[in-house]
Amino acid sequence: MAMLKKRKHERTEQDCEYFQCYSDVSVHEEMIADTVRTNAYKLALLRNHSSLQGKTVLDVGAGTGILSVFSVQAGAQAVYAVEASSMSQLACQVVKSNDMENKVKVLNSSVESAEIPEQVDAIVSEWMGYALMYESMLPSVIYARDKWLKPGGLILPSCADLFIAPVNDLIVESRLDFWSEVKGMYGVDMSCMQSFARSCIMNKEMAVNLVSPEDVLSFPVRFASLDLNVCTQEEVRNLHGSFQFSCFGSSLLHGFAVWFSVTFPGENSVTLSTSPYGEETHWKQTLLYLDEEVQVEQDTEITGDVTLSPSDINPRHLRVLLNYSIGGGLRRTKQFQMGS
Ligand SMILES: C[S@@+](CC[C@H](N)C(=O)[O-])C[C@H]1O[C@@H](n2cnc3c(N)ncnc32)[C@H](O)[C@@H]1O
Repeated sequence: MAMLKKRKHERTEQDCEYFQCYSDVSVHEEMIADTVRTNAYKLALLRNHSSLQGKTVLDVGAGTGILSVFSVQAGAQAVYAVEASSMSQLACQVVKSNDMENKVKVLNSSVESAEIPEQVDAIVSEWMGYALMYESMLPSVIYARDKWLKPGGLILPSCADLFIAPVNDLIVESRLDFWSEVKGMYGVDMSCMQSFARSCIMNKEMAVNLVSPEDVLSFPVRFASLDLNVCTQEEVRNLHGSFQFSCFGSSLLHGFAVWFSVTFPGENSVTLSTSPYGEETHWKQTLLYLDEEVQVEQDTEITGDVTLSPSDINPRHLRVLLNYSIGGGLRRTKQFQMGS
């Protein structure tokens, strides 16, 4: 018997689980409370006022509808706010509370299944996850761009960059040191716990933590860039780049921090950065730990490459493959998962 063909935009179990997360208030609270993130979108939309005046906008993944409201404030005459989770009901209320029902149409649908009444002049979307690609929402934005954006239309943000740098992690260092300090606290030597603690802390999934500028051991390297006007689904499913660092000085190297920035179009363009050198955002930085810390000195060379792709088990989750060599030593490989 012939297999039934899977309908084109059928939701997978993983999609349902993903949209379920966005049906809760916590994640929206965290995003709206992130003033660096939310103000960057507001400013970017307002600075594009002359391009948006009287135009149509598609808000891909509207959530509570805040970017749709900003779009109207920036001059848009019609906004299609597409949201797949049940948060769309709250977006309707937000739109109503701001007297914008005549301009913002909320559609409770995935953007892949949405019937937008017309081609749009601009797309706005906040699709970025940890290390940029966690959640894998960008393919949906690309789908929407290819289907609904007029030729030459505006996409906000319009470019994304990924960065990597070697780091010393003071939190890891003090958690490892802790086991040598127990003797002074209780008269019991527990320093043998240190190597177990190391494997628990450093061997597991990627960590999301704040890195201080002083913990960065070399100039960062931009290892991948995306032009959102033209990038393809295939390209974003396999982001790859190489790096070469020369260390600033003597320190313990615990691993690498990865972060991103996105830049909006227009004159006086706005950049939303999640760098350790910038203001803190809810994305923090993503840490890829080595199996164990390594002593580096001034000018120690670190070379390698990094690949980000969706996890095989759950494409919403992230897999990172890291190859590196320290001080001209053996080339090592480590694979990380975020999610599954
Ligand atoms: C990171 S949140 C951003 C929410 C809102 N735009 C904001 O800036 O506060 C992404 C939102 O996109 C929605 N979403 C993700 N993929 C989608 C898709 N393919 N179609 C429609 N909505 C989607 C999620 O449910 C979530 O509410």
